[in-house]
Parts: sequence; C-alpha cells; structure tokens
Amino acid sequence: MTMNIALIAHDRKKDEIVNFVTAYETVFAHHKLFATGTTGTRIMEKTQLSVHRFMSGPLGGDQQIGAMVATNEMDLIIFLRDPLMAQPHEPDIIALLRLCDVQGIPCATNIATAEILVKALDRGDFAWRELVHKYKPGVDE
Ligand SMILES: O=C(CO)COP(=O)(O)O
Repeated sequence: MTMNIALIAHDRKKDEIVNFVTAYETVFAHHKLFATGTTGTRIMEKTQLSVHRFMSGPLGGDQQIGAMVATNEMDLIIFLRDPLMAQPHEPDIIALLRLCDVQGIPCATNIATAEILVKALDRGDFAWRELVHKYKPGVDE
C-alpha cells in the first residue's frame, strides 16, 4: 500500500534528514513523497527518489502540506524542526503540527521518532490508512 509521506527539515536539520532518507531509501521508494522546496531538492540530489516539492517553508510550503493534512490525504510526516532557532514562519509550523493532531496523523519531529515510524511503516503498521484512502479517490495513485 502506497502512503503519502511529507519530509520537512529546517536548515540546520537538512543533513540529518538527507542522511535519514538515504538510510531508509528502499523503504521510502515504495511510497509517494512530498516535501517543502529546499528539503525536497536536497533529498533528490542525494537519492534516486522522486519527491513532489511544494513551496519553501517560509513561503508557504508548510501550509501546502497542511492543506493535505486537513483533507486527510497525508499519511505520515517527518518534520525535523530546529528547536533552537526562531523561524519567521513559526505560525505556519504550529498550524501544521496542530492539523496533524486534528486528523490524528503520525508526525515525527525528531530523528528518534522518525526511525520508529519508518520501521512501523515498513512492517505494515500503517495499513489502517487504507480505510481512509478508500474514501479519497486519487490519493493512492
Ligand atoms: O522551513 C521549512 C519548514 O518549516 C522547510 O522549508 P525548506 O525545505 O524549503 O527549507
């Protein structure tokens, strides 16, 4: 079952997300990947994965991903935030995390949680999302 996965990282976390996605590239290859602009570019530069890129975070990318969460079209989010650096688009970041809680979407904000979620994804723990996909034509293309 193909899941829609969002990958997002703030600047000082970009190396970390690239290394992480590279390590689990064979798992991610089975899914449909989305990212904010720069994160997506960085991942595509270093892997063979194809990533649908939204706007850069400060220009609205978090909100674009949030729109997919709002309509329950996103199955998993890995969002490596920088907890030590203020972001100009902090309200957008909070809004995205809030929507994950509204819809009950698994969202990892650090690498330890991301690792657990990706392992769960690989062993089929996200199969319940199939029920959601059934009612969302076009999500699982
Ligand atoms: O700012 C971001 C998420 O809040 C990430 O955006 P970029 O991937 O474009 O750097």
